[in-house]
Amino acid sequence: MEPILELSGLSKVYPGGLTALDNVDLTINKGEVFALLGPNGAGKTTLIGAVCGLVRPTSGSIRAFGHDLASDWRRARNRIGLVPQELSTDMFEPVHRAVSYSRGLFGLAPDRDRIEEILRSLSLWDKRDERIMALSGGMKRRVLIAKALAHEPDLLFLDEPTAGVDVELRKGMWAIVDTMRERGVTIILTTHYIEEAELMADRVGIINRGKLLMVDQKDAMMARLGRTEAHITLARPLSALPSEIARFPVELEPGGEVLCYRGGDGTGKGKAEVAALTKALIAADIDYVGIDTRESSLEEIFVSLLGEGKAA
Ligand SMILES: Nc1ncnc2c1ncn2[C@@H]1O[C@H](COP(=O)(O)OP(=O)(O)OP(=O)(O)O)[C@@H](O)[C@H]1O
Repeated sequence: MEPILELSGLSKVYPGGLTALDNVDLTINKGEVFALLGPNGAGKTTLIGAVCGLVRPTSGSIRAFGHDLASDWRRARNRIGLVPQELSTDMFEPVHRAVSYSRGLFGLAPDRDRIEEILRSLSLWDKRDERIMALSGGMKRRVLIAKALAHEPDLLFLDEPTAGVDVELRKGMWAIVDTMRERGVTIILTTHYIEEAELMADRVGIINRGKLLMVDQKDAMMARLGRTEAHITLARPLSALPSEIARFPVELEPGGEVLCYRGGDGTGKGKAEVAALTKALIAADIDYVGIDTRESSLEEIFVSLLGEGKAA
């Protein structure tokens, strides 16, 4: 694996004393899609801003493509793209010109074919002569992506790419991210939609109050921290938990008709234990009519991590 971005001991204290990044260490490898998850104010945008030269870190170092950003910012800058949360300029410009201009900003020669390819891939070609202000919110967002792609970055930051967009457009965004991934672009995205991280990311980092609480392969994180939950509907209600199944992590739901199992560690132990539980029920002559088993989602893991006080 080739590291493309290395943050080491990165901290940012804003004037006024708020610590937005607290000693963050993070390495991003070439070609991966990394999702940074965190609640409002966690420090996601500050982290992106530090790498993109918009926020001056208080301490720590950032290396991108092997260059130290503090001393060699220009060498790395051309290879980094940013899709910010909101469009701030260019509202009166036609789409085509705004995107071409973004390319020029990075000192690249004009390339009509390349701009056409980008606009077509984002379904903006038909809108190329329209002023940005006349586009729908979703189209404006695509213009932001087109602008960030115009200088052909190797590392792309997407800050909340799908916040407030409808389901259809969100799916479109995911397809765009997939295409960029196939082209070998390394992508770091921030999102509130954990479903999005679950779907898109290879690795996930969870940040809260400026601290990176955990970084792991998405699947490994879900396996390590996941839980199994099984609801067993009994043929006849029970008034209390029978001793034969007392060794299992089960509870009887009010009404006595449903046994709820919560356990496992995401490594398959939960499913095996549910199987053992059903055998124990049969052996104890307790009949059941249905079992509904599910594994916890990244969202549940996220919420429980934030709730564990590690966040403090
Ligand atoms: N320029 C600034 N001056 C002072 N405080 C700031 C500044 N920018 C951000 N902050 C504070 O730093 C903290 C982190 O903000 P940041 O925007 O990085 O969070 P975030 O995770 O991106 O949040 P969101 O999901 O809401 O965009 C917040 O408490 C915010 O109020």
